[in-house]
Amino acid sequence: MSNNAPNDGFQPVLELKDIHKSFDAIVAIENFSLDVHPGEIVALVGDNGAGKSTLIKIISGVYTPTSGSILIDGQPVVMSNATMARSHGIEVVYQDLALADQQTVYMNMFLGREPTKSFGLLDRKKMIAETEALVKELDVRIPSAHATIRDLSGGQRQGVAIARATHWASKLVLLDEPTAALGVAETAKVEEIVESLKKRNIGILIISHSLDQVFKLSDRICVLRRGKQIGVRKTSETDKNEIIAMITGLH
Ligand SMILES: Nc1ncnc2c1ncn2[C@@H]1O[C@H](COP(=O)(O)OP(=O)(O)OP(=O)(O)O)[C@@H](O)[C@H]1O
Repeated sequence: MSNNAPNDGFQPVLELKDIHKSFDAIVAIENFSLDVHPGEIVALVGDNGAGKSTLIKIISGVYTPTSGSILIDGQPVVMSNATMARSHGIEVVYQDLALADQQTVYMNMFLGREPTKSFGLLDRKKMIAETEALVKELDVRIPSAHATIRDLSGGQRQGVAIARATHWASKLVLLDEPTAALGVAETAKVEEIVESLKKRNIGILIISHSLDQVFKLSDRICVLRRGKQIGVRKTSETDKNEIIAMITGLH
């Protein structure tokens, strides 16, 4: 089946080949293949239970596929936990964000990966400078790198979570429903931030239930139905009717 992949001469950052995942008797993913290229946003769409979260968990090392291969920059990798996926440059932004509410923005940017100076002291200057630079680059509008997470709006928190993933991801950012809990204006702001990630030349895989968002942000759309890849379309060459027909199987 055509992957509709961009013919840009660049190697994909991520290649999934014939991925299969079963949970005992339940087959969650069957013969799934997909490439994601640097600087590309690929949307993963499908009905409830189609297998989207399972795929994200496979790519982020939470689940090991039953069979099939994962390649990063053309090299086969085995990732049996999230730390291994991170070491391959893959970061995930989950719906629950996993931010420490009582901590500052800059501490959250480095949670568990804090730079240290001599005597094991935290290098706060470096953390603050890097946080400020990235927040400015992505135009995440927060009062300051010293702000406490619990004082920020939902959209600002999501911005911080995306900035953190971007800071650490050298290859791929996975976004699982990044605007599900946000209002209209906050959604628009987060969408701007996601679009700005393309400039960093990393791959982006986004799960979204909003077809408006999928059509606004993505370069390609991959449709999953009951664990199977139904097709991949270039966003500029398809429309909502076709994608809905692919999601539901009703033509
Ligand atoms: N840990 C698990 N154990 C058993 N079955 C599972 C497990 N995780 C997922 N499944 C099954 O795999 C299939 C795919 O589920 P998955 O959560 O990946 O779908 P989804 O597309 O993300 O759905 P939603 O949009 O509702 O989040 C479903 O049939 C689900 O019940």
